[in-house]
Amino acid sequence: MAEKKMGAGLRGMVAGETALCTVGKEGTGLTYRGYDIEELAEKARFEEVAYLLLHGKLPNKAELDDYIAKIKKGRGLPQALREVLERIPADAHPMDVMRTGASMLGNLETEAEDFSDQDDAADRLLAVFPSIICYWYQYSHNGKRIETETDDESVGAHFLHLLHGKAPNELHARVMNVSLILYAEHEFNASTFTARVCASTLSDMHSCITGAIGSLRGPLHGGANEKAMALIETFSSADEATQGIHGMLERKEKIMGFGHAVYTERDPRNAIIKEWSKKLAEEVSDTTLYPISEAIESVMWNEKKLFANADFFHASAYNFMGIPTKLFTPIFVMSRLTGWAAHVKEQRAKNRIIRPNAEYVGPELQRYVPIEERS
Ligand SMILES: CC(=O)SCCNC(=O)CCNC(=O)[C@H](O)C(C)(C)COP(=O)(O)OP(=O)(O)OC[C@H]1O[C@@H](n2cnc3c(N)ncnc32)[C@H](O)[C@@H]1OP(=O)(O)O
Ligand SMILES: O=C([O-])CC(=O)C(=O)O
Repeated sequence: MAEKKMGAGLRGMVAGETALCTVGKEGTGLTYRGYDIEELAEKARFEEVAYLLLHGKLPNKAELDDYIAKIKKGRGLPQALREVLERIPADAHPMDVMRTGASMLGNLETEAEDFSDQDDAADRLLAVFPSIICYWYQYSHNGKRIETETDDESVGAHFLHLLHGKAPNELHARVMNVSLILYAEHEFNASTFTARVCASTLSDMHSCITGAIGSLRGPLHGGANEKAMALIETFSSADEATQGIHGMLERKEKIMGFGHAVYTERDPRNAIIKEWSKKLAEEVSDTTLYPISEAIESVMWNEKKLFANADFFHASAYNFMGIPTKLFTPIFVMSRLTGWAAHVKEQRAKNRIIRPNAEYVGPELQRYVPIEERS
């Protein structure tokens, strides 16, 4: 087992309690409220998982039907939000669009100060994120003002429908469902911790989510799926990728989509999304992206014992479904919103402001020198 460097980055330290998720425990190591990720990805709908995270138990049939109906109802965009989205340029980063969308919604539909509507705030964000990103994308890239209310039963199908202008086939809807389940929750990762720190000041849901989006945007976290795609696309064959990755490792460059802050041997989400990426590769008769991805994976394991994390095979999977690379991380937001909001609720339920200490490494006490006397 690879050794983890403890200390810096709070690695290995327990920073609070959660009943939402385990990462790196026995078995596959990833459970949501005690349910194994492999079983959820195989059998559940993302909306059930969202309900499980946010409400503490799997819904029965009537509860799930009501929940889906509520999500379907929440897909519309207020006019003021449309206007804001229309003013964001086409070359903006879509994660910035998500951040602005969440924040603007907080101005228009501000959460009550006593948090009595926190579930409604979370469900509304879950319903509206695909609409926010697709409305902006279609307007800024294709000059189209799209209608964001569809009748699709799932968040994933709704997103693909708005993006491509038609309902997805069964395979694509299924892969989106699995993908959203895999990305939904992951304990005290950087973006979730951001949300919890914000929640601990008794701030509102939209502020917590807006901050979390900012943390997820970075390439060391959610942004890695886009960077992994950019890397895969620089190669035209598996042999070229093998050589190229050897060269990058020699130059001590970081390979995005590999490694993890907690897992030491494997990320259980990788095998699942990899299998779906393979099915999609077969559907589009791919002979490059998938073999290149596999070649990179084997060099990384053979040379560095570094494994692909959740992000790596998401890159090819999304690409095969015709999703533009820059929209990859916003999909992560559509899913992780459920984990973030569940953590916000959990933090609020047993709150103490999160405020650690720092070890001071600066100068000793100094005398203030008037500006005229400074060299
Ligand atoms: C859904 C997610 O957010 S999953 C994470 C997505 N992020 C990425 O894929 C970005 C690439 N990966 C990384 O940067 C890191 O592996 C992180 C940020 C995920 C974890 O960081 P850490 O916990 O600090 O990594 P860790 O302590 O295991 O690193 C050990 C060594 O492996 C190296 N290493 C880790 N990941 C990689 C990588 N992807 N490529 C090359 N080398 C790597 C580190 O540089 C470090 O080497 P050093 O000791 O010589 O400095
Ligand atoms: O747990 C982490 O540090 C990053 C991660 O995999 C996630 O947030 O899904």
